[in-house]
Parts: sequence; structure tokens; C-alpha cells
Amino acid sequence: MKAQIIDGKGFASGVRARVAEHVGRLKAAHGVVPGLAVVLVGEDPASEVYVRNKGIQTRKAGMASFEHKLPAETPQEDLLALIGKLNADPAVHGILVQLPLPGHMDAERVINAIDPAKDVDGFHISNVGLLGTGQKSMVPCTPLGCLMLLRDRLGDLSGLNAVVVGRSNIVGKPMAQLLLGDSCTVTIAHSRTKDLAGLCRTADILVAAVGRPRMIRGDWVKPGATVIDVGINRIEEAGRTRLVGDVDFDSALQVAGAITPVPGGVGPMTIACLLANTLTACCRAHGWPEPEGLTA
Ligand SMILES: NC(=O)C1=CN([C@@H]2O[C@H](COP(=O)(O)OP(=O)(O)OC[C@H]3O[C@@H](n4cnc5c(N)ncnc54)[C@H](OP(=O)(O)O)[C@@H]3O)[C@@H](O)[C@H]2O)C=CC1
Ligand SMILES: Nc1nc(=O)c2c([nH]1)NC[C@@H]1CN(c3ccc(C(=O)N[C@@H](CCC(=O)O)C(=O)O)cc3)C=[N+]21
Repeated sequence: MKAQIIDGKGFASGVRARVAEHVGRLKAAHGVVPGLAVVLVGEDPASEVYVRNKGIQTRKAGMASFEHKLPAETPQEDLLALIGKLNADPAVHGILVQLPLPGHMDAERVINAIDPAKDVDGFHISNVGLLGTGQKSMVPCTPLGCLMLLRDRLGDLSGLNAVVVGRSNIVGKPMAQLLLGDSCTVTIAHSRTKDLAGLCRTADILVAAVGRPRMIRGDWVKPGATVIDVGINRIEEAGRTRLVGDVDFDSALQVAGAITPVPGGVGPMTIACLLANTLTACCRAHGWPEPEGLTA
């Protein structure tokens, strides 16, 4: 039987609608508008598209969007000064510095300069530590979006075998922490893992965050498994550019129980969760109740 295709795009639009509704209530009750600042350094065309989409969706949700574009050669001190200003600005509840940063910058130093309470990416060392110890934190958007899709499909995740392929700080590691928090038995795989195919076949939940087009094939997938494809790879095929995931969708579709497509899967959830995190940050800043179902 063919797998169910998980409609990340549709689910994300539901999340955005819930965010917009909550934002409307904050405005009516308190006159406060949640604000998200996005900082882009340099002129990577793909990043510019993402940043523009983030701005559009932020405004559509009724929130304020502040976009800061800096030239690639901006000194790190200037970026740190901007972050300092955004940290101190009460109209800004969330700050996102688009990654990757130009080579002359120290990304860790820059990210750790963001006020952890405004770190809507969840990349600040304080948020990483809070997540790792099961305390309330800002949760990275992409893993949070994956968790929402998994809970929606599977309900209780406890006891399930989860394999996360990829160990980056922005996807793989926080994804593994969230799955552990939901009581999965978690294995993190990476480029040195032995018999990756065999390991993947043990997974009830298989999350692919590798950055290699179609690497994970149908015969690596346990029949009935839920497959979450985080990969966003631009490839040339039949003379045009297209977007494919880290999973070979066509063959995995024949084996899995459910699978996210690329595009239209995890990507839209990432932006929806960014809006949700901005709303959560705004509520926490004011000591108001947090939106339900929009946090980990
Ligand atoms: N949908 C979304 O919103 C987002 C999508 N992405 C996409 O997700 C993918 C992963 O991103 P990111 O985590 O930043 O990537 P990184 O390049 O930071 O990490 C990739 C990970 O994959 C592992 N890996 C690489 N090759 C292999 C292999 N042959 N076998 C097993 N493991 C391998 C690496 O292992 P090792 O550590 O050993 O080198 C590394 O841990 C990319 O396609 C990216 O575009 C990223 C962010 C958001
Ligand atoms: N500080 C920081 N935080 C990030 O969250 C961050 C980042 N830097 N740098 C780059 C990656 C990548 N990323 C994506 C977001 C949305 C889609 C998305 O919406 N994708 C659509 C397709 C978009 C298209 O067609 O190009 C989809 O999958 O359907 C993809 C990728 C966030 N990232």
C-alpha cells in the first residue's frame, strides 16, 4: 500500500491561522503587536527569497516585521551592535540572524549575542542547554515543525524507535532531543555511521537531515514507518532546477506508512514555527499565558 503523504503545507497554514488568531487577541486585549526582526548578511539569492517569505508571512499573521539587510563585508562589530539594539528594542520579540554567515564572522559568537528570550531560532547556548535538560526554552523551528507533524500523525510517540540522520546543531541534535523528550528510543546517525541502511530499517520514525539529494531509498525504510524529510536540495534535472529532499520520495512512498514531500513538507512548517516562536516569546516577555499546542 502506498504511504500517506503528509501535508506540511496545509498543516503549516493551520498553525499560521492559530498564530494569527492569538495575535489578534493580544492586540485587542493589550494593544501589543508581536515583532520579528530578521537579519540577512550578504546577498545569497536563496536566503533572500526565504527572508522575503518570512517577512510576508509575519505581516499576514498580524505581526510586525523588521528586516535588516547588511552587505557581505559588514564588520562583525557592526552586526553585534545591531543585535544589541534589537535586544534592547521592546517592539522586537524575536530575532533571527539568517545562516550561514559570511566566512569572516564567528557564527557562535553572533548567535550567543542574541538575548536568549528573543532567540526564536533556539540556537543560543542557553536555549540548547535548557532543551537538553528538559526545561522551558525556545525550540529550533525545523525540529519543532517535524515534532508537530509526528504528534499529529502518531499521537503518543513513546517507545517508538526514532533514527535521525544528521547531527547538525540546527536540525539533527535538537530533533533528537525533542524525540527523546517524547520518550522515543533515539539513534543519531551521521557520515561515520556503519550500515546506515540497516539502521534506518529499524526506525519507526525516520528523520533525514543530511543535505544529500535522494540518499535514503525505499529499501532503507521499514514498512509502515513515518518518514520526515528535512532536506532541501536544489538539483538540475531534465534541463531545469528542482527541489528534492534527502529521501528518494518515489521509492520510499511504496514502503513507508507516511512521508513528507519536498517541497510542501517540513519547509513550510519551519516558517510557521518561527511565527509561533515569536508569539511565544512575546507572551513570555509580558508574562501572559502561552499559546497552546504551538510549543514543545
Ligand atoms: N526544511 C527546512 O526548513 C530546513 C532544511 N534544511 C535542509 O536540511 C538538510 C540538512 O541541513 P543541516 O542539518 O543544516 O546540514 P549540515 O550539513 O549541517 O549537516 C548534515 C549532516 O548530515 C550528515 N551526513 C552527510 N553525509 C552523510 C552520509 N553520506 N551519510 C550519513 N550522514 C551524512 C553529516 O554528518 P557529519 O556530521 O559526520 O559530517 C551531518 O551531520 C539540508 O538539505 C538543508 O538544506 C536545513 C534547515 C532547515
Ligand atoms: N537562522 C536561520 N534559521 C533558519 O531557520 C534557516 C536559516 N537560518 N538558514 C537557511 C535554513 C533553510 N530554511 C528554510 C525555511 C523554509 C523553507 C521552505 O519554506 N521551503 C519550501 C520551498 C521553498 C522554495 O520553493 O524554495 C518547501 O519546502 O515547501 C526551506 C528552508 C530555514 N533556515
